[in-house]
Amino acid sequence: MAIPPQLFRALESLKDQAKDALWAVSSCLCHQQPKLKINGRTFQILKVLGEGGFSFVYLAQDEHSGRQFALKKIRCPTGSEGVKEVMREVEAYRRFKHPNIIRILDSAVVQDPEGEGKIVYLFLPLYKRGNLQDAINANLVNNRHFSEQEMLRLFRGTCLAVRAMHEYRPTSARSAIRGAPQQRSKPSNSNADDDDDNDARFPQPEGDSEGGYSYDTPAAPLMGKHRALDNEVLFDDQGESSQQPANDGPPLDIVPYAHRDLKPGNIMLADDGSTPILMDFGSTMNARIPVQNRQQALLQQDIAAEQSTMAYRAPELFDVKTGITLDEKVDIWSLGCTLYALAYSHSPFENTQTTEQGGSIAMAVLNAQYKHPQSAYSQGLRTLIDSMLKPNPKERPDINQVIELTDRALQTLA
Ligand SMILES: Nc1ncnc2c1ncn2[C@@H]1O[C@H](COP(=O)(O)OP(=O)(O)OP(=O)(O)O)[C@@H](O)[C@H]1O
Repeated sequence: MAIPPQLFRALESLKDQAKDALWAVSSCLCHQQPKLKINGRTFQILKVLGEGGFSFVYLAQDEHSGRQFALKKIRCPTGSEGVKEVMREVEAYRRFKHPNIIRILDSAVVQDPEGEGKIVYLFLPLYKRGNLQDAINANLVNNRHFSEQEMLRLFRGTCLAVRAMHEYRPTSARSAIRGAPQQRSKPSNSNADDDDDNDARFPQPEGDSEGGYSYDTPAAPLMGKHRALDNEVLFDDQGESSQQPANDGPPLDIVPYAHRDLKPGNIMLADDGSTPILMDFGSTMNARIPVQNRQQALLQQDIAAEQSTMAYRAPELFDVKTGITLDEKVDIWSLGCTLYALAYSHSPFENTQTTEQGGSIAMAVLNAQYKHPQSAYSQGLRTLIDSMLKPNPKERPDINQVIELTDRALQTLA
């Protein structure tokens, strides 16, 4: 009997997680710091920072420079689409350049020494303060909560990151190299701009050299291709950028992307304690997906079930209808759930009466069944949350409108 690919992937992932956990535990028991060597450079693995569905994230230190990173290790079993999928994630990390979006420092693909598959390593800047879910958990433990202003500022920064994705403009040089399909769409409110947004239309975030390290791994052809596509900079021995990125050419029409897994756990907190940084681009895709028949609808449903966290997933992804076009409004729903979670410590569709009585999260989502607990938060905040949690995507505001509403809510607090 053939094993369905999803089940196969889940089993392989469980096996890999067990291997990684054993590696980490045995290293701790032996009081040894495990080391990782990639093309002549050695990294000490200091501790596990987190664990995702298909990956482990470690705190790693370059022995040579002492520099610390978050190192995401993703195992890709042989015969799976894994490496291609992960490289799509890497491309997404590189595509969006924005002060509220994590940048990837480098990536490497190596042969798995313990198996026949490959391992992809992503080198990411280290965020010592963790993510917004960690902040929510800490609030719960310490019996405190975000002030409304603090929460709305974090939310606004997250929205700016989402806008950079929803209004992503490839540049002519980049898309000519990539041969990227041009999905034409009109910018919604393309003149709406702030001086603090630095969005994808003018992608030059401060100090962004995509600086880091260069590794020639056994998978050099894959990386080489990736680097050429991205006009990647070259790095000198100190790990500093030795060359400016080439000019990408003038921006083209907007190609909207959707993150598809927005939630507090995917928003890191920068060291200043107030700048949100959007991460985890594993589920990012072109936002506009026409669904023409039942087969396509089921495929979209499966993709969403695998990649988008249930309690933050838009209703149209639970029961995908034919004859519709999925779009970036799925992210607006998740933003509504995220803001609710910042206010009340959980998604609106966890801990509801329905789920507590054994009903499914799916039912609660499909019926948009949630309540605002008693709180000192303003009516403006409640209205903002409610505007995003409309079951009909067309009734939800777009990202520019969400930013406007957030600004208005912030002004009333000033
Ligand atoms: N740059 C970073 N700095 C510090 N910690 C990080 C960083 N990146 C990830 N982590 C930690 O590792 C955890 C898992 O990371 P990530 O969400 O990227 O993995 P994933 O496999 O994509 O997860 P998921 O299954 O939720 O999609 C995060 O929740 C966070 O705690």
